[in-house]
Amino acid sequence: MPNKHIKVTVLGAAGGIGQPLSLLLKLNPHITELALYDVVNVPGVAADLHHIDTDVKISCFMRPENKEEENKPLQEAVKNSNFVIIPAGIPRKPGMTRGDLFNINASICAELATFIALNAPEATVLVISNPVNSTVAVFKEIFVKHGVFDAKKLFGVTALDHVRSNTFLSELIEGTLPNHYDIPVVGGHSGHSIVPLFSQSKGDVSLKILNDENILDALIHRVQYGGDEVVEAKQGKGSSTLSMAYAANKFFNIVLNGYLNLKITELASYIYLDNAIPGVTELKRDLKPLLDSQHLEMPEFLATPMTYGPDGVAAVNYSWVKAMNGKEREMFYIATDFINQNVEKGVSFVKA
Ligand SMILES: NC(=O)C1=CN([C@@H]2O[C@H](COP(=O)(O)OP(=O)(O)OC[C@H]3O[C@@H](n4cnc5c(N)ncnc54)[C@H](O)[C@@H]3O)[C@@H](O)[C@H]2O)C=CC1
Ligand SMILES: O=C([O-])CC(=O)C(=O)O
Repeated sequence: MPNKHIKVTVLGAAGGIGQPLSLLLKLNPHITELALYDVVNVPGVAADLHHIDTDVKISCFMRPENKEEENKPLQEAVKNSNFVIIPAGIPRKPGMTRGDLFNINASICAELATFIALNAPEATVLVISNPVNSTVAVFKEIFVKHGVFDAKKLFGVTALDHVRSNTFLSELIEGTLPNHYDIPVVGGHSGHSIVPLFSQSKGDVSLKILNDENILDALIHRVQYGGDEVVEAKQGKGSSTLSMAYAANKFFNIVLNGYLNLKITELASYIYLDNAIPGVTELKRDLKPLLDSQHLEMPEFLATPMTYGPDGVAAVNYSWVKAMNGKEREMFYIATDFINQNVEKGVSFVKA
């Protein structure tokens, strides 16, 4: 077992995702310190987790009433963090889109990004707060402003789309379980920007599904709008929290295993397509003729499968671009248009 000191900070730790995610992190043998920050209710969550007899040390930080002291807890929470995971912000209610969360959540993200830039500029940052397609752009712009942006270390967490794809597909194919599949999902994280590549599964997907347009369309729609299924079932009491905590923990463990040089696993996440990242130039090279044919701009950010290492992203996998079938390419064009608009919203928010 590596004995590196690993500090993980959760911002929004008292929320619907923050609590179960913090529980999963408290069980992680590689973590030394788990810092929990929220603007409300976090002492109770921290006291509760503290009683669990695992070696992870819990520390707790809450924004005080006193304006003069307001910044200190957040500074302390993020200081010296190796990883900061952010499920802070409001969730959807029935009838809302993720875009409707933008104004409130972009302000929260901009504030948190500023504190990270000033107090933990080297940290690897995992953004859960919606709308991910835009909030990650907010983080990037704030980091650039502070001169600390490293594209290899900023991730929008889109793992829930992959988790849902595996689950929903297995339900359609008798005798298979979700862990038989490893569906790559590219694009972004909302509605039509989510592009599950069922034709590129690591576990064989029955041709019966891939060739039956009605079944395949229904499956794709279920993945793209899986979030709505939970929002409606919760009847105004929030969105996915438990499955999201699971997905964030799955993604975090893959990033952590890369960071600790323990194991290389591929999983998609939403990143800024910086040419300095291995595989990005090739990804853009292969995307360009496709996008040009549709008069679409190259997206600045994209969820794409990649591997992770000690410095964050190790390499982007671009083989999926040429392997997309006609239907997947059509979906990708629609996704690109959405993503470009969503990114623009995040960038203009910070610039304004
Ligand atoms: N990336 C993804 O796949 C998913 C993203 N989400 C998003 O995650 C976010 C959180 O969702 P839930 O946990 O269900 O919401 P929630 O409302 O239960 O929890 C959010 C927490 O953030 C805290 N918070 C608010 N302002 C803050 C600030 N300035 N600093 C620190 N903490 C702050 C709140 O006090 C609350 O405890 C939402 O934006 C939701 O849409 C949800 C599911 C999936
Ligand atoms: O649907 C929502 O608002 C929350 C979310 O991102 C998801 O469950 O995929």
